[in-house]
Amino acid sequence: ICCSFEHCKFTTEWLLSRTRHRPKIAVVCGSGLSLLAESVSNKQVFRYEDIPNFSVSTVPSHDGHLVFGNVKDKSCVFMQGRFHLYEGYSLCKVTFPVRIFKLMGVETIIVTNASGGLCQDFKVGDIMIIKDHINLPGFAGQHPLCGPNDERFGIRFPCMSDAYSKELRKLVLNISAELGYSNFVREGVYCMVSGPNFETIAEARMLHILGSDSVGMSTVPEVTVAKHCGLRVLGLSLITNKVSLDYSREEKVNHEEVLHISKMRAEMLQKVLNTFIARSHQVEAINSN
Ligand SMILES: O=P(O)(O)O[C@H]1O[C@H](CO)[C@@H](O)[C@H]1O
Ligand SMILES: Nc1nc2[nH]cnc2c(=O)[nH]1
Repeated sequence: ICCSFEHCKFTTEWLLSRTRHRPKIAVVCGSGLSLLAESVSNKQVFRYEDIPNFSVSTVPSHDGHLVFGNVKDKSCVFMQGRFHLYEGYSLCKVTFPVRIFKLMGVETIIVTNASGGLCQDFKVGDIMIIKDHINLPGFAGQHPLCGPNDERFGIRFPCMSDAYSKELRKLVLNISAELGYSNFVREGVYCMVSGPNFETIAEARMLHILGSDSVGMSTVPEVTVAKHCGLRVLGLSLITNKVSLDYSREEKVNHEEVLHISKMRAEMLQKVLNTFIARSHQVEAINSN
């Protein structure tokens, strides 16, 4: 096993012996969203290639930095860049950092991503609060919890019907309203596909019929492992493109367009996140319930 409890413990201790930060909140920055980690104070950066047992980022705009720092007075850890199945990593490698966060004492994980909008009401640049997901690779056996279950992380058959905390979603909705962002903030179901190609029109139509509001190539394995080990989860998806459901439409999505939109909207997402983190006392109250 490449990501055993002992591997996780080793990496956790390696990091904790090199930083004084003891974060309670972890943030995974999606495509084009590295900015989310830029405004922290008391910053300490580790390159993924220097961290034992970590993988390296191979996707443009996924910087490959683990950033510790304070948002207001709250210590946080940010992944500037995540690992994807299509990069050739096993799902155990993809989700390895989540378990490190758990062992470090993190209680809440915020996963962000760029995704394509399937819901016809969504506009490019909207933020979708993820209320649920469809684990399409999981249906085909590509699941991060396949294999022997280590009870030190969690139970064999975890419940996923409440993977995305209702209370945290409500808090973000309230914050968005206060910031005047209600018009761009939605809730919806995220569907993970393995990628790396974007969807055919027939595939997009199928995902839409199945109840997906947006589609991307990440997040679900991280959330599944986070829920398995008892972390609170908030998922925020930036709609970077409209997915074509119609053969008469000419738009063709590409990664540069995805990055362009996510970089454009990263500041807005950062405001929401920073306000959310600053109110993490409310989050902690929720965690202890
Ligand atoms: O999910 P994140 O990492 O934000 O990235 C999304 O953007 C990339 C495609 O442009 C894919 O990796 C997709 O999953
Ligand atoms: N699969 C998929 N991933 C994305 N990431 C950003 N946009 C998209 C999209 O349209 N489809």
